[in-house]
Amino acid sequence: MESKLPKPTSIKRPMLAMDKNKFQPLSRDLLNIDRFNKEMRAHSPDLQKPAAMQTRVKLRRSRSVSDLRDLKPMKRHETTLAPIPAKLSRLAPSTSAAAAANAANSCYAINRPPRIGTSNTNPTKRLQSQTSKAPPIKRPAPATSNSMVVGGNSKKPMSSVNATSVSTTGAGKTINKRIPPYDFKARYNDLLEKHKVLKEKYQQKCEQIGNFENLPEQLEETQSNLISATEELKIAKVDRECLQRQVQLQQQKLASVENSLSNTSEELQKLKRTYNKLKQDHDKLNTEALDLRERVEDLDDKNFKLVEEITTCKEQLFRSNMERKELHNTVMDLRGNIRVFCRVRPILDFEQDKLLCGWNYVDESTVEIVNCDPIVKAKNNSHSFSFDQVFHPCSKQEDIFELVSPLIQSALDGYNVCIFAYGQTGSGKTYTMDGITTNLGVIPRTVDLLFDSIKAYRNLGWEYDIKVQFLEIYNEVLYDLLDNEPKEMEIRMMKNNKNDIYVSNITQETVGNADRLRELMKIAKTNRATAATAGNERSSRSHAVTKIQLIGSHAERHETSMGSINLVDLAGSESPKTSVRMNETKNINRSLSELTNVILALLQKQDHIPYRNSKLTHLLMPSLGGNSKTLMFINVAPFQDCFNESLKSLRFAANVNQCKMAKARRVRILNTSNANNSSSII
Ligand SMILES: Nc1ncnc2c1ncn2[C@@H]1O[C@H](COP(=O)(O)OP(=O)(O)OP(=O)(O)O)[C@@H](O)[C@H]1O
Repeated sequence: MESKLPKPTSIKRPMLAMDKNKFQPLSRDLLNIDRFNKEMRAHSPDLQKPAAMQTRVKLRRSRSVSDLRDLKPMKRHETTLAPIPAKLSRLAPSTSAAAAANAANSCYAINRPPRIGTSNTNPTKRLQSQTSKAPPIKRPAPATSNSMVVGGNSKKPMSSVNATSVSTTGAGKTINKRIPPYDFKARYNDLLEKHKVLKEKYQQKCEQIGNFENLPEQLEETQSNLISATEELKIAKVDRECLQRQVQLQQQKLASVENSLSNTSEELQKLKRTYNKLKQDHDKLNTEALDLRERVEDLDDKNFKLVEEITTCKEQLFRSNMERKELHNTVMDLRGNIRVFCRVRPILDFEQDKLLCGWNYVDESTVEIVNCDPIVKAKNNSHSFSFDQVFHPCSKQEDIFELVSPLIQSALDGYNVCIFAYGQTGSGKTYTMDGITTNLGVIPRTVDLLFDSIKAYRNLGWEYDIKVQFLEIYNEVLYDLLDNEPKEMEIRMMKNNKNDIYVSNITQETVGNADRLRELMKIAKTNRATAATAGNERSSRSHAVTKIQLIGSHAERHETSMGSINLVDLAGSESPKTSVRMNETKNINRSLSELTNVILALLQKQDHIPYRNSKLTHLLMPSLGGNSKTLMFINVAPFQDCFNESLKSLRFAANVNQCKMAKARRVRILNTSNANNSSSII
């Protein structure tokens, strides 16, 4: 009979659906299969006593052929199924000795396990549960079992006497039916049924074997998977720690961000409040801006009208200024083109013991000098003189300059002005012209007034250039007080105007402010020759001339105004009897005498005015006569020993005062657009 059982190798290996997470490693005891086999053999009587089995087979063989036939498939069955318990024991070891014994006693008591992979449960656990819980399969009663021959007299085992037939009822209840030995057919059928049952079991076991044979490989694969899973788990743990740290960092960052967010929101609130305030201010400002725009428009209209008015006013102002100049000049003419102021200097502290003349200040313009020399007892020893103004010893510098300033105004209006101080040495000429640091004289006050007036004239459209020269006449020689280098200097006549002169080779500087002019004055004063005299320790032995040219221009009117101021500190006159430097004294006295002659010639309206007889008169020619205004200070000392010199100066000044000069003419040059260089004197 050919077996149709499937070969174990051909059984399809079930695929394990492994779940790494649910996988549980097998214990070492479970894998110790050899030891389990030994234990199985120890507890299995069949495996322990093969010899007894062989004896029973021999007994059957001797009884009947049918027994032999019956036993052959069984033998084959046993040889085929014998290894199964060993493999089963290897896969499903039981810790209990009873389970092992059961497994060993019945090689047939193995249920067919379910196919691996048909369930999601762990295969190892499933195996354990199957091996421990599976009910044993009812095995057919062996020939040596306790079943007795029914109906027989002898109590021999049925296997040894008669063949038994096993039939199964519909309810699955097995009924042993005795088959007589001669009934071969029944016995054959019985054997066929047995064979059929065994064949089914064999197939089941083969399937189990097929499943179980692959278990080691699956186990190895599972172990390798386990190792890799463990490594992955380690890596995953490391990753998890890293991620946890990152999470912590992110949480810290999140906390800081939340903190900064709260701060930012506070700031935002503040900014919102500030914004609201600013918005309110902005709205207010907008409203104000609108008002202001309206006001600006109104103001623009008013401004336009005012500009027109200003233009008209400027025109009127210019005309008024011109009228003022005319009137001013008229007043100056009425006062006289040569004016004489007499100043008597006070007694200094170290001069308290000196004998004084008698001085009577009759009124503002009249002074009387009385000879108090006890030796001289003349009948008429008092002399009265009248001048434009008499300043007594208590007069202040500012009082004097107040009367000088109209002449400075005239110079700005285009007149030539000459102011000089005449008098005996030590009579106070330098004090009157220069003054001292704490009490400034005419020249520094003139400088201040000039620059203040220029500012005011700028509003009227006039711009001025101021040019200055400082020169000295010492022993009839000209010296440049701004340049110590020796050089040839001459007084020359202007080509286009014979009444005007200029000094060749002299330093002339255009100054822009009063400070610079004062600086130049200081330099000039330092360079002025000084020497000790009998009357004054630092007597000026030369004539010092400060010449200031004022060139004004009115751009709109195309008018130019050219005026000049000559400020002269004359050398002191001295009696030859008391002089120790005769040459100097002679030159000084001669030049002063020539000055007197010129003024007297002007007074007498002579045809020839001897300007050129001295460097001094030649230099002052434009300022002495013609279109000039001259102011002469007569300085006198109050002492009796100066009486004669004082009387001489006073008489000269009185004569000058009486000099009737021609009406001064103002120089006004009108520039025309056709002839830039042409000029006309009005
Ligand atoms: N009005 C015054 N008030 C006070 N001191 C004066 C006055 N006038 C002149 N002095 C003093 O008298 C002295 C002589 O004056 P100052 O040098 O001006 O004379 P001077 O005429 O210039 O002499 P010189 O011709 O020799 O140069 C100086 O010490 C001066 O300070």
